[in-house]
Amino acid sequence: MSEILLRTGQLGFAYPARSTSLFGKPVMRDVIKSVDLAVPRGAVLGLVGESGSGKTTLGRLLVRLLEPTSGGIQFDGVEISHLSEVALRPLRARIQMIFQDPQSSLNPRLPLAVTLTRQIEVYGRLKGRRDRRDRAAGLLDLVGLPTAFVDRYPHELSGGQRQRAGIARALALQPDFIVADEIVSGLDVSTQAHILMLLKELRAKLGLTVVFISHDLSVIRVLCDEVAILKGGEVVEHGPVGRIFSQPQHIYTRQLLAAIPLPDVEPGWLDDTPLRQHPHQQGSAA
Ligand SMILES: Nc1ncnc2c1ncn2[C@@H]1O[C@H](COP(=O)(O)OP(=O)(O)OP(=O)(O)O)[C@@H](O)[C@H]1O
Repeated sequence: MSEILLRTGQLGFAYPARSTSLFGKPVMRDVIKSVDLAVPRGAVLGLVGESGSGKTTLGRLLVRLLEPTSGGIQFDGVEISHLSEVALRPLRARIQMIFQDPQSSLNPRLPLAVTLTRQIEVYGRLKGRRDRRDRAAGLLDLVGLPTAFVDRYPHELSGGQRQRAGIARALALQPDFIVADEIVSGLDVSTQAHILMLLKELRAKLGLTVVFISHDLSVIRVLCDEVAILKGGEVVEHGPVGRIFSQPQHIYTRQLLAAIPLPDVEPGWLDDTPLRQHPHQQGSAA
């Protein structure tokens, strides 16, 4: 078993820009440029950079929602860069992405029982109605939501509860690798803290490996083991979070750190904080 769960080698992504060259060939615009990343098994790697630096594009490449235009991605020793959807299928259960807007992954017309178990059904692992409700209740419990929420619709949840449901949906197939893209960005500070605590708890409980995308260095600092700094589609610095914050090497990292006021908290402060509210506190989980 490799210590590195996911590795990229000179990973690149370019898309055809609108203008064409003299000879009619589309001009390609690079969004991700020769990225070498290694994500250790069980680690939380923060991916940070300003708007437009390519964070979401890189995240979508890592879970193979996008196909790279150059370089490679190895997941658990398997080269996945150009696998077809059919060949990717067994791995899809292990690799999941959670989005900033949980609305995009929660169908407004379906109760949570159905949405949370949809993927289990697609993979032929659901054994009828009773199993659906039991599995959905188990997933809700896992993310600190009341099990009675199986009958609720997304609009009946608060923003924080919706994000918890989005996380539950991503966990349905028991993945071991998650890319979380700005998942606390739209939430108030206290709800953000609750979701970060939940993620930290789930990571320990389920042995997850996480790539956590954020533009917010203070969030990265409390959650992540390692951080990679992205600028213009390139990783300019990557290392343990403590080292990057105390001894940033790249001028851009220093600028980012100087520009963002950090709260008065230390790395690891979440470790000493009660992790979540009791699931049966009806409707109260943030
Ligand atoms: N297929 C595409 N067609 C056109 N432009 C694209 C495409 N893919 C990415 N881009 C552009 O690539 C750049 C990087 O986008 P991306 O969303 O990955 O950045 P980001 O760092 O996640 O930004 P933000 O923090 O604002 O979400 C942007 O300028 C975006 O408009």
